[in-house]
Amino acid sequence: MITKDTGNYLFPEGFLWGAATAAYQIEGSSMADGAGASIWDRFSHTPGNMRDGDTGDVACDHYNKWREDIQLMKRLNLQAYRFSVSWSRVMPEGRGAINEKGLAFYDRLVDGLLEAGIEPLCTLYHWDLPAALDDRGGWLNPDIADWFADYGQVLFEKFKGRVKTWGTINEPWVIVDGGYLHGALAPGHRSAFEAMIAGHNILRAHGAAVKRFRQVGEGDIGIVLNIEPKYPASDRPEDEAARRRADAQMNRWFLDPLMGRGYPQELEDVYGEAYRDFPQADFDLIAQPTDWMGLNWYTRSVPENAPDAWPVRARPVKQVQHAHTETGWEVYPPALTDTLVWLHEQTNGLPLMITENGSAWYDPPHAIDGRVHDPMRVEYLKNHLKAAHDAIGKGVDLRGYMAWSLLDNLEWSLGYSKRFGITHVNFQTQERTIKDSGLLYAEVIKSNGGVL
Ligand SMILES: OC[C@H]1NNC[C@@H](O)[C@@H]1O
Ligand SMILES: [Ca+2]
Repeated sequence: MITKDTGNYLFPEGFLWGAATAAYQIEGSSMADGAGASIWDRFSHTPGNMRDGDTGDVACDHYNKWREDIQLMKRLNLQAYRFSVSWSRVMPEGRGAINEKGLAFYDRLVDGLLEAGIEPLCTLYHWDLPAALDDRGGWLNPDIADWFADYGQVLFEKFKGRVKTWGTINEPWVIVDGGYLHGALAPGHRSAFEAMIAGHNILRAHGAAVKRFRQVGEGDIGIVLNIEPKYPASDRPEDEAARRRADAQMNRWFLDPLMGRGYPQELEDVYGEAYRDFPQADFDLIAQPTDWMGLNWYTRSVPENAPDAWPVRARPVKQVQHAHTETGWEVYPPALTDTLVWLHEQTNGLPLMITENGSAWYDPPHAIDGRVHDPMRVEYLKNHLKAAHDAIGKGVDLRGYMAWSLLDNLEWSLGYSKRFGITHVNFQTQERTIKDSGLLYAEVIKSNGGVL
């Protein structure tokens, strides 16, 4: 592998290098040891929802292989590991009783990480809502703000002094756009009216958890947003208007209220009669000051005006001049630099962390001679780390980078067909093999970017 240290892309001293996963995508054993079902247990077991009928019943069997996976993290020189907790493992009904065995899994994991010198970054919620709460309306029920804060308190107290960096909710936009607007993700609803309500309650729950954290927690807390920058397909006014709608519906819907600016005005243009406003007290709760913000970044899009494309009336124009990943995402690293600079400004210089970045490419189902050559992922990783470095050079306070993902895993309704891992998983044998991209990443970390 590369050993030359150019020194051209050295990252700041103390920059935090890690990798990310999420509970339902890697753990398996989702009903073990008293755990309750989540909406993803139900959604994945409902015929027609999942590519190839895949479910998270086994996934990467991380629930049993977590020690081996920590050893894998050490071979990758990881300094940090971003994971999420399954709410229904810890609280089977989502509220009230605590399942000590479920909590004990995360307790062992956190201690194992600390013993390995790897900093645990904990996300409270990465899409796997307890089914029992969904039965009570889930994100449509305003009470969920308190349910979520109570759940957060269990973890804040349990891991006080061991977990110092907390993320409340992963990607509110995907939860709502996928789960309540278009229905491609759990709980599979399709309603703009519900989308507005669920989105608002997600933000309220975030605020309630931050408030509770200030009372009982210790360390830093923030939210994790997916941002996909929008570039107009042409300089025609209707395409610029489409860009503004797409930017408001995907990027500013959640960012603006979190920054105390309320919902972007274009949201009413997007949702029409489904748009509604809410009491100021909600917006005060939502805009609780946070200590950092996570950015999940994969690609950009180039929308044009499309009156028939419900509800945003914008359609991305495929940028055929650039490579596209297996998930159909354009590879365009400069847009990451743009997003980081934009987010730095939008948050008035809040410390940022890239909490997810990566790419799905075709990989073989098994390693060959103990190797998995993934040149496209190597290229994507190198170029996006350089783009992140460029943003730091422009004054962005970027604290770290978490590669998505540590392992090939369940890409939600796309099943195991999309491999994002820097480590290959043979799902027949559960054998892990560090891919070339992982080997490169280990060198990047060792040289703090020097090999780029
Ligand atoms: O699509 C790749 C990733 N995007 N952010 C959320 C993760 O759960 C996904 O696997
Ligand atoms: Ca579960």
